[in-house]
Amino acid sequence: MGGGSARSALTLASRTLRTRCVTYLPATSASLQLLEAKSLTGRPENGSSSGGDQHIFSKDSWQTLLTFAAAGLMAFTGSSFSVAAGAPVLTEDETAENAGRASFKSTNPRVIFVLGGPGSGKGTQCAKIVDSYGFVHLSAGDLLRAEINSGSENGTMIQNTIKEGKIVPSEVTVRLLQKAMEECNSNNFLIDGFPRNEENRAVFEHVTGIEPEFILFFDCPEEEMEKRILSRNQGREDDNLETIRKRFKVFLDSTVPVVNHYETTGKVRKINATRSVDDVFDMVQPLFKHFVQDDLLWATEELLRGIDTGDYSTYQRLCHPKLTAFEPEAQGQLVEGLDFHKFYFDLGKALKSSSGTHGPAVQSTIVAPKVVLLGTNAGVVTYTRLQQIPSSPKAGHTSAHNETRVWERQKNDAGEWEWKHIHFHRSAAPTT
Ligand SMILES: Nc1ncnc2c1ncn2[C@@H]1O[C@H](COP(=O)(O)OP(=O)(O)OP(=O)(O)O)[C@@H](O)[C@H]1O
Ligand SMILES: Nc1ccn([C@@H]2O[C@H](COP(=O)(O)O)[C@@H](O)[C@H]2O)c(=O)n1
Repeated sequence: MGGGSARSALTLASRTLRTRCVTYLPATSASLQLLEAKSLTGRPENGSSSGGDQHIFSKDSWQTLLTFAAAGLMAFTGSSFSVAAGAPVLTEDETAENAGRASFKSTNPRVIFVLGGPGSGKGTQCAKIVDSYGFVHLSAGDLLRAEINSGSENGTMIQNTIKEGKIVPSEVTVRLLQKAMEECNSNNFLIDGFPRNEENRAVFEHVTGIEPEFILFFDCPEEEMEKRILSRNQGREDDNLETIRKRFKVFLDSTVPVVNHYETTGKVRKINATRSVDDVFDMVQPLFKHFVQDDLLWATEELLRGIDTGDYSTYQRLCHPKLTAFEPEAQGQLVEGLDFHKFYFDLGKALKSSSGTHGPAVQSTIVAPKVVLLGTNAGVVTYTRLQQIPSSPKAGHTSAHNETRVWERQKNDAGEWEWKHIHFHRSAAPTT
């Protein structure tokens, strides 16, 4: 399992990450499934692959890749990732906050507002971001249309407002968004078509207390947007020339001022949306890759915390049942499955109860972590792990190991994407 088994706190050092993207390596079996996945909104274009220059590897190739990675033989081309050593150690509060994020659920969700004129391609790009980066897409327009169809008492008012191309009262829209967020087992949200005006923005902020990470703004000329909407063909009541023109006016009068507000806070990420769907997505992707890198690092931290505290249920939740490992405890052999590692959790528990001691905790420090993405569904985290072991017979001893941990994003039984630890390599670090 890679390390000590007594109680511990995890201290994190050296984790200042510069998050420009790293390596573009091929898709795994999970991403093949993703490419086939249908969109949440059911729009036909959403099922397509992100295209581009990715190659698809078979499962066998993936195993080979892992073996090479584990043996340190794999060169990650195009890497521009760098890590600064010696960053400050996190406080206990920060560590606790990280624990929340590592499990992808916290009271502080990651929200990105997606804005742009009607027909600029917001929904199309959101579907691609969902496919590749595991965000939940909440379209304010879709939620309002669903509310009409649910027969709600507000239905007629919402329907008339949409037909007129006007903006629905904010408390209605914010309530729908808040409910959808609460019902979702996710910490990452793309909120599309919102905030449409200053009132939307103020009510959302007041009700939820959430500040967006950034505003993804699709910039597109009116004639292009008009052409796209008129050929959208989804049976929307507002996709007619008269309403489209009204919506353009509302966009200029009410939504552009919101974008301007966020400009002053440095949060707008403006994308030229006139190019093809795949070209636009190529411009969008760099804005999301660092989230994946952060999540992998959080997941690794949570795993180590689980090991240090003897918390097997956390370890089991984060690891694939067929986890493979090279580690000193396995005497140079590749071990597969969790039983080998569970032995050490059980041993730690038994030793603790027989000695009856409750001494200070084992403490792990991650030094110089690097996160390399292999496509969007797999990643490798490497670092040196220092473990301070308080108990005898090695009281006060610090061990140093180099660890390489491979993660794959997979769908769980509930159909949700989650990261699973699938392989690690751990060896003693040369001491200085
Ligand atoms: N880059 C693009 N090039 C050409 N067509 C596109 C592009 N992006 C989206 N489209 C098409 O334009 C239409 C409008 O796109 P989409 O529904 O994503 O826009 P939107 O910004 O979400 O619109 P709305 O605000 O009205 O809901 C769709 O039919 C979509 O297939
Ligand atoms: N925050 C919002 C978002 C949408 N509306 C109304 O829905 C219409 C369609 O929205 P799309 O994002 O799907 O284009 C829009 O024209 C508004 O009437 C809203 O009121 N508030």
